Formats: sequence, structure tokens, C-alpha cells
Amino acid sequence: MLLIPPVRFSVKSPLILIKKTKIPILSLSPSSSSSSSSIKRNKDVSLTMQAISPSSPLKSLLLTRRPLARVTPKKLSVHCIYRSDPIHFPNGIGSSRADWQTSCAILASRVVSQEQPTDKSNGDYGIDGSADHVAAVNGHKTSVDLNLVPLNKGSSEDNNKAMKPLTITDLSPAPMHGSHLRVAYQGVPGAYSEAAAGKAYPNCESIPCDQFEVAFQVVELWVADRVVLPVENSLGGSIHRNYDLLLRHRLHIVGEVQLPVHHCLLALPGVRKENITQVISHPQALAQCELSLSKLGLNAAREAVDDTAGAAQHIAANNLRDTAAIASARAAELYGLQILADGIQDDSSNVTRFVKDREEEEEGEEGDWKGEEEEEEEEGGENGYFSLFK
Ligand SMILES: O=C(O)C(=O)C[C@]1(C(=O)O)C=C[C@@H](O)C=C1
Repeated sequence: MLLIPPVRFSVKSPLILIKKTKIPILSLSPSSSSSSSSIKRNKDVSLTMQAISPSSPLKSLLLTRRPLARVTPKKLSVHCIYRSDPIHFPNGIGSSRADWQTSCAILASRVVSQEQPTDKSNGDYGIDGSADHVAAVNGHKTSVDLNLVPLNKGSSEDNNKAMKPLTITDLSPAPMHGSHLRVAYQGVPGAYSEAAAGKAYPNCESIPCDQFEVAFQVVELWVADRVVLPVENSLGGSIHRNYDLLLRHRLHIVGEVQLPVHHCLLALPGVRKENITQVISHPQALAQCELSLSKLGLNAAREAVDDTAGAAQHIAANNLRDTAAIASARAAELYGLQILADGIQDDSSNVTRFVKDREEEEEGEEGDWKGEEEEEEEEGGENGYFSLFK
């Protein structure tokens, strides 16, 4: 797993950005009512995904449609500012993925061209360059707009890209194996789900998402290749909400990984147990440490938040000197907190079971990814924790 280098909290939050992206309006449902939609169009028709960071992981993807003047297809590139390099698609097909994205941009331009304003006074997008943009179809003059991709005069390189037709390989799902597999998880860096992603897919590029729903969507939209999500804990039992999500989405379970969960009580440096009036964490983590918290003599209210590392991050961001978080030692390191107590899970063999999902396979594809799991088992992958659900 490509572990994200620890960031000091004072440093601007790490971002993953989709820059100046021209992508088609896919089956992206504006299902979230979140007001903090992360994809916006700028005035140059770009879609911009902003602020995917520990403080603000990948959020629900909402598109707003506006009248558009002109579309110039460009490549999609996803950047994480922990690393200076763009995300590469595994097994050497980076260029074909880029081509796919360019091709999608062509489709997008066809969609958005239907929204183009009727003012063509600048003659910008007529294929023949004429201002009134009258096209000939089958020898007949017609005033119907053909919605053609605009040609950049003088730029044959751009035009070649724009004219490239889609092929079957452009439509194949994201590559499966090797390094830089992109794995979505719910939470911020330091969450146990991030650790599970790294255990399930060593060398993967983990993608934090603020909600499980978003983690599912990013796989469906090929922003990520996999999602890893907790379904069961040895103390807390089944996580029903995630089973529901599995039923609702077109993702397929391809394996499981079990993660020993070792909780710590974290607070700002210098804060003592006696100062703590509130303990915040993921509800599962609170449940898994209930007895230990009492034994520690903490006279503190419990408050549930979205994920354990998010709790640690919240304390650091808001300089909360009366609040402690239950989270991992890695979260302490990432957000500059001290460990007040270590190993506070009530059961020393506290284990959470995560499943690995990928987009549902197309017909005829099954053999490939099944082989992938079998291969991992043969290699003793995940210390024998893998099992197939199929
Ligand atoms: O909050 C996190 O760090 C998570 O990864 C979620 C989660 C869970 O949903 O059960 C994962 C493992 C632990 O059991 C506690 C919390």
C-alpha cells in the first residue's frame, strides 16, 4: 500500500483533485443532499472535484447542468497532493484510459452541445467555420445543428485525439491487479478502513470518502477500482447498514480481510485524563471500548462521529482540550495527538471483518477476477484470511 506520508495538521489538507475535467454526465445520481458537492463546473465548462482530503474526504458527487458555450475535450487527471505525480492506471494502460476519457469527453460534448446557447455570432463551433452554421447532411442543406465536436484550427494533434472513435477496450473496466490499484474506503487517513484497504491490497492507492455511499459511487464511476468496507466486528456484531448498501449497489464482493483492531485513547498534547469531559469516536469503536472507558475512570459523555480517525482530526482541528478520541495509533501520529491509553478495546482479540467489492463483472469477465482471488490464495495472500463469496 502506498502509505500517505504523515501530514502535520497545520499543513493544508491533502487534496485529490480532478482538474479541468471534461467528462460525460454519467449515471451519477445526485443522491446526496450534501450542500458541499465536490464537483462543480467552472465557467469554462470544466468539472472540478475539490477538497478530497483527510478533513474533507471524497464527497458525494453532484453535477449541476448549465448552458455551455463551447467544449474542448481534455484528459481527466486525478492528483493527490501527497504525491506530485498523477494517478497512473495500472498495468501500463494509462494511455488507453486517457484515451477513454478523451473519448468520453467527446460524448460529453455531444450531450452538452444540446445545451449550447443559440447565439453563434462568434462562429466558434461551426464545422465549416461559418457564422450561421448551416450543415450539409446527405447532400441536403439543413439548418439542424449536428452537435459536432469543434475542430481546433491548426492543431492537428488535438483534432486527432478528438476524432478518435471509442473502441471495445476503451470500455473495459479498470485494471485489476498490480500496484496503484485505487481502493476507496470510508473515513479519513488513519481510519481502520484505510488499514484494511492496505491489508487487502498492498501497494494500493487508498481513496478516502466521507460516506460509504460515496465509496460505492466512486467504484461505480471508476474513480476507484475497489471499495473495502467493514461488515462485522467480533464484539459489535454485523454492520447492517453496509449489508444494505451491498444490496442496493451493483458491486460484487470479491473477498474479505480481517483486521485486528487496536484502539487508543487520544488527546491533544498536555491534556490529562482528568481534563476529559467527552469521548468521541465511531459508534462501533465506542461500543468496543465501553468497559475500558469506565475502568479508566473517565467521567465523560460519549459522542458518535463518522469514523475514528475523523474524531482525532476533529479534536486537533478545533483544539479541543476537554475531548478525547478513540482511534488508531496512526491517527495519533497523523493528527499530532498523544496516546493517553493504549489497547483500550474490551476484548484483546477485537477483529473487524471487511469485504472487498468491485464493480459487478460483465458477462464473460468472471473468470478473470475469480482467477485474481485464487492467485492471491495460492500465494498465501492476507495470511489465509481471503475467502470467496461467489
Ligand atoms: O472508523 C473507522 O476507523 C472505521 O474504519 C470504521 C470501523 C467500523 O465501521 O467498524 C472499522 C473498524 C472498527 O471496528 C471501528 C470502526
